[in-house]
Amino acid sequence: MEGVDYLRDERKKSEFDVEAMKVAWAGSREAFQVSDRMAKLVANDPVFEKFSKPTLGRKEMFKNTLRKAAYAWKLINDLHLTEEEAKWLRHYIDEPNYTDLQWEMFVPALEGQGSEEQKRKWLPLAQTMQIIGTYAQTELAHGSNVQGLETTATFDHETDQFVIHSPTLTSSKWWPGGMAKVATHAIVYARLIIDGHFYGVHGFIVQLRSLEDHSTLPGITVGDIGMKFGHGAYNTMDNGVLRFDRVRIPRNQMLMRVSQVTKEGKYVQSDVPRQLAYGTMVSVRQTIVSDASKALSRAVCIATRYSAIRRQFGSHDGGPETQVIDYKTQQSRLFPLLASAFAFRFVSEWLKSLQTDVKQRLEAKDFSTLPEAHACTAGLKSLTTAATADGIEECRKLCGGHGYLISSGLPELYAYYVPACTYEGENVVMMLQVARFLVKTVSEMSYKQPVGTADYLGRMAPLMHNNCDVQTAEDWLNPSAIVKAFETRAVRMIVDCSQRIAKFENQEEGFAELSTDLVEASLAHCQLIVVSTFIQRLKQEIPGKGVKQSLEVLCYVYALYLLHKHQGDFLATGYLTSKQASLANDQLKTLYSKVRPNAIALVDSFNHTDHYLSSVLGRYDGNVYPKLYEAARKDPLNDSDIADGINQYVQPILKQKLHLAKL
Ligand SMILES: CCC/C=C/C(=O)SCCNC(=O)CCNC(=O)[C@H](O)C(C)(C)COP(=O)([O-])OP(=O)([O-])OC[C@H]1O[C@@H](n2cnc3c(N)ncnc32)[C@H](O)[C@@H]1OP(=O)([O-])[O-]
Ligand SMILES: Cc1cc2nc3c(=O)[nH]c(=O)nc-3n(C[C@H](O)[C@H](O)[C@H](O)COP(=O)(O)OP(=O)(O)OC[C@H]3O[C@@H](n4cnc5c(N)ncnc54)[C@H](O)[C@@H]3O)c2cc1C
Repeated sequence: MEGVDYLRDERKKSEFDVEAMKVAWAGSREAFQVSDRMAKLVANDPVFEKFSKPTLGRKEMFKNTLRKAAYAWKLINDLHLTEEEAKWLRHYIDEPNYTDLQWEMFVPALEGQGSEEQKRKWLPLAQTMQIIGTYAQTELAHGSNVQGLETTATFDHETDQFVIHSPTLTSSKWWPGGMAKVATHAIVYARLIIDGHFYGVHGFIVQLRSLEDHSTLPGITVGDIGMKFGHGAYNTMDNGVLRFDRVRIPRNQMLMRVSQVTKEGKYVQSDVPRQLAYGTMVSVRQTIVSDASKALSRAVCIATRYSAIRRQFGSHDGGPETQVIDYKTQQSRLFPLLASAFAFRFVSEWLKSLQTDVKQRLEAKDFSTLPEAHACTAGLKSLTTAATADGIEECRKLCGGHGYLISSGLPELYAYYVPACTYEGENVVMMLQVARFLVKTVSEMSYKQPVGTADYLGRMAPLMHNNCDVQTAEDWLNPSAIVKAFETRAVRMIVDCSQRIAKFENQEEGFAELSTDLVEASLAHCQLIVVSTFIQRLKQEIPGKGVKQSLEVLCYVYALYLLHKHQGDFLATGYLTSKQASLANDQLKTLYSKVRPNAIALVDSFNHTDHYLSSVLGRYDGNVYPKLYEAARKDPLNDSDIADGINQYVQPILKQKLHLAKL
């Protein structure tokens, strides 16, 4: 039997309706149809071929990406694609480039932070790509600490302009995507200075390049920051360095929704919180959670298909060897990742609806849910990206030696994905923001009832004193037992930190001293959100034979895997006995055997095309070995029998040996 037959047999074992699961994964039939249509459009168009990328040099790779982006823009216009379709099209092209910054950051920054007048002027230009923008916040010396940025924007009364300047080397903008070679404009974050007074960091629209010939404008020095991790991966993006030498812009190019500077040089703070200036980061963090489920599902799809094809050991009487997916150790590493991909998918849908709600409230000047939205996006961004980056690497290991080949698709995916742990808020820094929110919520509880994702803190008294009543492994198959365990663990960790901080005379000092424990408590809170959201999702109608049942199994796998992994927390907070923890682990192993027959069908439900996976190991048809052989033959080193350099550097050594042998 060949890999093709193995996967065919595996698909027959499925206990649920795969087409219905595809819809459940996508969120709705309409969402499925849009993403499916765009995936096929990209996969079937030779312009979007990406298998040659790893063999290209940087300049060629960059040019190739520009070509694809231009062609995609043409398709978007010629086919009159909707905004949603265009988003999926860009996603499936699967190469970071300047348009990510244009659509994910530049346009949202104008929308969220521009005044009505500014939006009327700049948005049509950006939306039709008459200008191309980037988001220039991070500097050589400051990324996480936004208030520490050094670039200055000094108001000049006489000319009614701001003077944008890089006073030090460390104030050089460093990292913004698309900035080195493509962007004509940037939203530049700089310290506002009026008459020698500092008014905090604000965004300014600054033109970098001529719209006539694309040359850099006077006073601007811009370039690329150099190659990044991996060969292909993020190197299609021109992340840039930018310096300003007293560049002048009109006053009305400061983004003026949150605060304004008048012609007289008066600083006016609107009736909206200053944190709205951070709004672009919040909206991108939500997108990053959604991207985590996509990246993880991709790695899991490759590792699961290959694990069903790969056989090692266990052959008796000349019969077939064991499929590696049947090893319990393989299942215990792979299936939690499969469950996590679904968990992240559902929590990202929930987060999107939370964001929509916050946006509507902001329009009505209701800012009450802003702190919670910030904590959720920051925390979930951190949790999902960390788990996804680790998960991709685990999938590489699950594929043994072949996982290390570029043709497996996994090294490229990892190198491309891993900066998500750093950009848009370094993960630990983000968890500390969650901690601030939680500690503040606890400190305000005497006069303010916690709501939303923190509402369980309001049930502190029972949660602090109850004990788990699980007696058998079956008792763990109960959503309320699971939620109670996660709530209790989180509440006890948060309260413990809060009480210890309260003992410090200086609360900030206490917070810093306990920051390691606070990060762990924040993670416990975020895991509770993911687990609860998964459970809530299962309370909704999910059509299709066996679909809901399969998702229930995955939900328990996700929750009990976390419980097992973090059993130290659950035991230390005194809610579980070691016997109950071990019953959870017994149940987890039983659940793995329920996932096993459905594993291939579950990864088929992601509906990933072979183009998107770009993996010989993860091919839908399972024809792995012949295609691996074919891919190897195509390596440029195999173009000739005698490679360049052999005659020059190897032959002389061989000949010298001959000479010595004669002696
Ligand atoms: C996709 C690839 C492209 C990548 C692009 C990039 O990477 S672009 C670059 C991406 N770069 C990054 O992601 C940089 C990451 N760094 C940051 O976002 C900020 O520097 C910070 C949040 C760490 C600290 O900020 P700070 O020193 O100004 O603040 P503080 O800690 O003193 O807190 C003050 C209060 O503000 C609150 N609050 C804070 N943020 C928000 C918010 N978004 N919303 C609402 N509220 C928020 C906070 O909770 C606190 O509330 P409290 O307690 O007073 O009620
Ligand atoms: C691929 C990529 C693309 C990017 N694109 C853009 C872009 O388009 N525009 C843009 O403006 N920026 C961009 N960035 C920059 C990115 O946003 C920053 O790198 C990120 O916010 C992290 O900041 P930092 O580099 O200053 O890390 P640092 O804050 O210097 O982190 C270093 C270490 O210090 C720790 N640390 C920092 N502060 C604290 C604290 N208070 N408590 C405890 N530990 C702390 C961190 O946990 C980390 O371990 C990009 C970065 C990458 C990698």
